[in-house]
Amino acid sequence: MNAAAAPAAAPAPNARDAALAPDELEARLRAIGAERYHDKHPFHVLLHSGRLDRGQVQAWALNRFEYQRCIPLKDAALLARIEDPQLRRVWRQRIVDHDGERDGDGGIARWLRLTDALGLPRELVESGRALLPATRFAVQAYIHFVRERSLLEAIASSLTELFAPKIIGQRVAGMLANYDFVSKDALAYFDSRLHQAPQDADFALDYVKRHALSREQQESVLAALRFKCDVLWSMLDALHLAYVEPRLVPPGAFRPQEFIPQEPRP
Ligand SMILES: O=C(O)c1cc(C(=O)O)c2c(n1)C(=O)C(=O)c1cc(C(=O)O)[nH]c1-2
Repeated sequence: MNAAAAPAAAPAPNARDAALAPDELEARLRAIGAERYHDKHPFHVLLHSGRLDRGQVQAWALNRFEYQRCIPLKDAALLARIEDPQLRRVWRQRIVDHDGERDGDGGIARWLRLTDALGLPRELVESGRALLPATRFAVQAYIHFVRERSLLEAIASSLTELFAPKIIGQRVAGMLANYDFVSKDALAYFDSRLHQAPQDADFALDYVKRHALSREQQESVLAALRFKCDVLWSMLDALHLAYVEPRLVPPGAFRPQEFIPQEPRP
């Protein structure tokens, strides 16, 4: 094709462009979620529609525990950089939500109820020894991002939670309807997230809209959300490659039948 006839590509946004109005910034953030959030990933589609077997659901819960385990670490890193006591007071609640106020309480303990219900030994889950390497790398990348980038970018990177309630609703309904090895009690983690995620996301969105005022800051916020979508997406890519197709399980990673006694066949 004659290069001269090719349509001109849309110009890349430039940090020197005019600043966006706060609502336009929100619309662009939401457009990133609509395009890139992990609800669209084929692994989630299979998970929610009942097309995975118990071993594949175990692999998902085991790997996702690493994300759960590290969320308070990234929030502690974020908290350590906040100078404003009022903002710290709000943000520290996220750590309490995950760690609980006592043993057996909080999001991490509730996630372990799911892995227990799926028949995964606690030691296997908590030690992290059977994780996919890509899970570990993705989660570490999130922690490093929050540590190293500006506070504004760190807060913006949590904005995937804007899109979480929808996927949680789909997941709970889909898993309960389709898997006889999953009970409502095993999915209790998600009941709490259904009200925590919107509160957290609304707060972070308001913060970002009030503090990202220059176009440069706004572009950094949009890039932070794209980065975070990539973190979540790449974790599912790794699960898909290892446990759906072509079933390329890395050395040392979880192999369902090796750890879990299979249900006797009728
Ligand atoms: O189930 C999900 O799909 C999902 C997604 C996300 C997210 O979008 O980052 C979070 C969670 N769950 C979640 O449970 C959670 O505690 C959480 C914290 C954060 C964060 O970035 O601070 N995201 C998420």
